[in-house]
Amino acid sequence: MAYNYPPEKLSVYLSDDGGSILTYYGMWEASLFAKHWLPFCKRYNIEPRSPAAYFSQSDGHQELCTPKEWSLIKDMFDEMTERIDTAVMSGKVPEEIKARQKGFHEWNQEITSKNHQPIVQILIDGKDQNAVDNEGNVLPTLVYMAREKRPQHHHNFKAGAMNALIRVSSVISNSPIIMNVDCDMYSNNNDAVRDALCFFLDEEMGHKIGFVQYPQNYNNLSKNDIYGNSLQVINEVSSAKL
Ligand SMILES: O=c1ccn([C@@H]2O[C@H](COP(=O)(O)OP(=O)(O)O[C@H]3O[C@H](CO)[C@@H](O)[C@H](O)[C@H]3O)[C@@H](O)[C@H]2O)c(=O)[nH]1
Ligand SMILES: [Mn+2]
Repeated sequence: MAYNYPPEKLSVYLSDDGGSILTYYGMWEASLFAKHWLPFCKRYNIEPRSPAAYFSQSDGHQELCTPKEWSLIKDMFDEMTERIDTAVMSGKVPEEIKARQKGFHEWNQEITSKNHQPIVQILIDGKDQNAVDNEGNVLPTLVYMAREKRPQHHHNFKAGAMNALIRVSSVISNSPIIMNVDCDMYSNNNDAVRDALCFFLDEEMGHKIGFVQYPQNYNNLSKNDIYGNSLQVINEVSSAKL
């Protein structure tokens, strides 16, 4: 949501194939935190833009802003993390969340995460005039989705999820370009969307390009990197600085 990109042109969809109210709750918390985090990122050009990544590697306000302002946002993030962790540990989300989210209400012995109607919830509607951050700036649209699952129909893994996302997003935002981030991937560079668009909008080659793939970078490489996962040739030679 904090990409360096016009927020009115950005819509974020989270596809929850696990169909978990805990995931929904975490996202709801994030939608509130975004109202403070996004203006903070933009004002001080914070990088990386994921608050978890930023706070884990930053050891102070680094003269970006007043210590008071820095602590305020850090405390807000820590308190949110704690509320989410508590919910995960106990398996219980606050009552108001349950009341808001009718989809999960109906779940019983027959209606489960493997057999249920679709749940689509627009957490932030970019078209709503009141959907602004705490400085009054427009926010990107934010949507939670647990696609329909039926035992008699195969869900087709990632492709099935992408298919359902294309259909749902065509009704809500209908944007011409889709970016996919797997559930075990991060995209923390605030220019990633803008940079990818340079390929699609290239005056000479743009019309021939349908797909742009970023190289993957891995955490926790082994010391000798026997499988070459650091992808040195890609990262340091052919796509250096990408
Ligand atoms: O039922 C599913 C299964 C997967 N996914 C999504 O698809 C991604 C990739 O699926 P996974 O089974 O984790 O495959 P990986 O081996 O982790 O991923 C590599 O291999 C996949 C199969 O070739 C590619 O689709 C991926 O982009 C590539 O990173 C996941 O992170 C999820 O975001 C779903 O939404 N629903
Ligand atoms: Mn994966």
